[in-house]
Formats: sequence, C-alpha cells, structure tokens
Amino acid sequence: MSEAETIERLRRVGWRGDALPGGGLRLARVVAQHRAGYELHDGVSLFGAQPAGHFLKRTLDPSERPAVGDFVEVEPGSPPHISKVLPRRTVLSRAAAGERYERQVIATNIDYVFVLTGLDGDFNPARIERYLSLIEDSGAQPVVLLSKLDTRADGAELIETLRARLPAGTPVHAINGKDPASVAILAQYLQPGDSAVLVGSSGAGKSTLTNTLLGDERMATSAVRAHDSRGRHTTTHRALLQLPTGGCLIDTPGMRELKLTGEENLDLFADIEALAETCRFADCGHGSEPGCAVQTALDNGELSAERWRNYLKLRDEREEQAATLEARLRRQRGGRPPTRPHAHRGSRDRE
Ligand SMILES: Nc1nc2c(ncn2[C@@H]2O[C@H](COP(=O)(O)OP(=O)(O)OP(=O)(O)O)[C@@H](O)[C@H]2O)c(=O)[nH]1
Ligand SMILES: [Zn+2]
Repeated sequence: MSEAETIERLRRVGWRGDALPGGGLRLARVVAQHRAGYELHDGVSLFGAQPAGHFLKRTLDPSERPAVGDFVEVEPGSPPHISKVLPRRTVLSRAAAGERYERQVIATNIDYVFVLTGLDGDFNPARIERYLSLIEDSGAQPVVLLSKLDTRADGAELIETLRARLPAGTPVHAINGKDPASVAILAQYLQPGDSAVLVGSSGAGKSTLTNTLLGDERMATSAVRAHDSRGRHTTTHRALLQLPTGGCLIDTPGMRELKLTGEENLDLFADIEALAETCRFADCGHGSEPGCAVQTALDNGELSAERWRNYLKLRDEREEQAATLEARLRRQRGGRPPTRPHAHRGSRDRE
C-alpha cells in the first residue's frame, strides 16, 4: 500500500499529518482502553493490542502510556504490540483520584471540545466558564454548544448575554440536537482529520447530539460492536466514533466526568485578580476593609456581583483541592511539614 493510501485511511481516524513517520511500522489510533489491553483502529479495521514491556515499568510517568486518542506504532504479532506513542498534538487531562496525586490523561489529539449546555433549566454560564478553564491548557479549541434551542422563546437573548461574557472569539452555536439540519453547522469542526469530544452535564443532550451526528452510520457502529466480541454484544465502551462528515468523535467515560482540579488556572478572571491586587491591604478579604478595590468596583457596577461570586466559587474549589493534595502529600512524608518554601503573604500595608 502506498504512503498516500495509508494516510488516506488514517485520516478517517483523525490523522492530520501529510507524511508518515519513518520506520515502516503499522500506525493506528487507540480507540479504547480496557484492563485487558487496548483497542486500535487503523482506518479500516479494529484490532486488539498489548502495550510493549517498557510501558509497564512502575517508574514510568503514567501520562507516557498509550491513551485514548493516541497514534501509536504497532509491532505485528499475536497479539500485536504497541511499541511507541507518537507525539501528541493536544492532551486533555485531569487530576486523578487516588492515593498519589497525578495527572490522568483523558484523551489526546483532540482538536475541538464541544461544551454542551441545554438552554433549559441546565443553562448556567458560570459552568460553561469553568469548562473553558479546564480546556484552556489542553491545546484543543473549545466550541460552546447550546442545545434545546427549540424549547426556549428567549434563546437568542440568552445567547447574546453569553457571547458578551465569554472570551472574544469563542464560537457559540445554538442547536436543536434532534434536528440534523440544525446540527449541520457543526460539520465545519468534523471534517476528515478532525477529532472532537463532547462534554456537558447529565441531560444536556450529549447522546441525542451524538446520534444525530452519526445519522445513518449509527447502524454501522452497532454492527461493529456486535462482532468484535465474537458474536456477543460487547459491554465495553466504543470511544471513537467515525462520523459521516469524515471527522471523529471521541466519547470516553473519563471525558464525561470531566471535573475541576486543583491546577486549573483562573485566567478567565484575570481582570478580577488584577483588581484585587490594587486593594490597599495585600491580604484584603474584600469585605469591609478600607480601600478595597473589589468593593468599590462592585458598588459602582464595574464588577457584577454574579461574576464575583463565580470567581469566589472557582477559587474556593481550587484551594480546597490544593489543601487535599497538600494533606495527601504530608501523609506520604509521614506527617513532616513540606520541605519547599511556603509562599506566604503577610499583612502589610501597600501605602
Ligand atoms: N427539545 C429538545 N430536546 C432535547 C435536545 N437535546 C436533547 N434533548 C432531550 O433531552 C433529554 C436528555 O438528552 P440526552 O441526550 O440523553 O442527554 P445526555 O447529555 O446524553 O445525558 P446523560 O446520558 O445523562 O449524560 C432527552 O429527553 C432528549 O430527548 C434538543 O436539542 N431539543
Ligand atoms: Zn479588597
């Protein structure tokens, strides 16, 4: 098979390059990960594979192991082995639950993250901002989707309010997830070589939208499911769906549980942080302290009470997670205090 044909096949599972890395080994994409091994797809067929021995070393940073979305080199054999993970163009990760604090890779090589919110009771701009802050360091481009447009007469107003609030340039689309004509606007993010993921709270309409995007391909997907587990209906999660528009949608359980972690930055609220820096006291609690810049901005309407509350919520969440991490690390050290110097801002007057 020619290199052009191989690239053409891999394009169907999200390969973006115009050339293949040397070595002549088979390339494929990780579409699912189970306790028993990996499932790979090369654009034509789905097959199982095991990680090569060097991926199993205990000292290896877990984020270097193959993850859903990775393009990998495969050594033939039965079973085939994953010998190498190719460089990742983007990495979506979160703090892992467990005894050791570490980043857990959720999916790699994602181009677009669809942040889905219903325009019904689910509508919550603060939550959308929090999702955007999660995606911020991943390299993927966020696309805000508002579903259930058909259920809300004042939808257009809500959308304008949201657009004004989000960072300039963030795409926002309102859709009816059940209507293929309405969903067609997403084709621009789902062309051959594109990989997208869908996040949003329960009931937002993720399954509905996925099925509409799959269209007639929905049948094909269940057919693959049926025979890849030797006739039985597999209960494993099919994480990579090939869409009729040529792009693919990654749908992993980890993606669905995307949560805030102690590491997310608060860049969306950089203006508030800058404002708080100008309070008279460096340790201002932004309550009734004299010379509090935040209170002044709240009073004269420069800062809305809602944005201030959202900022506080996100900050508290981050501090709580940092404290949990700190306690966990201290337990590991046998109760000794941290060895690294502690950043501490004392009560000092800036005047
Ligand atoms: N009217 C209308 N209903 C929708 C739309 N999108 C989803 N729904 C309905 O909303 C309900 C929840 O949709 P789901 O697709 O199951 O939501 P989900 O995000 O997959 O939920 P989980 O599986 O719990 O994560 C269903 O009853 C859908 O029919 C829409 O655009 N318009
Ligand atoms: Zn203050």
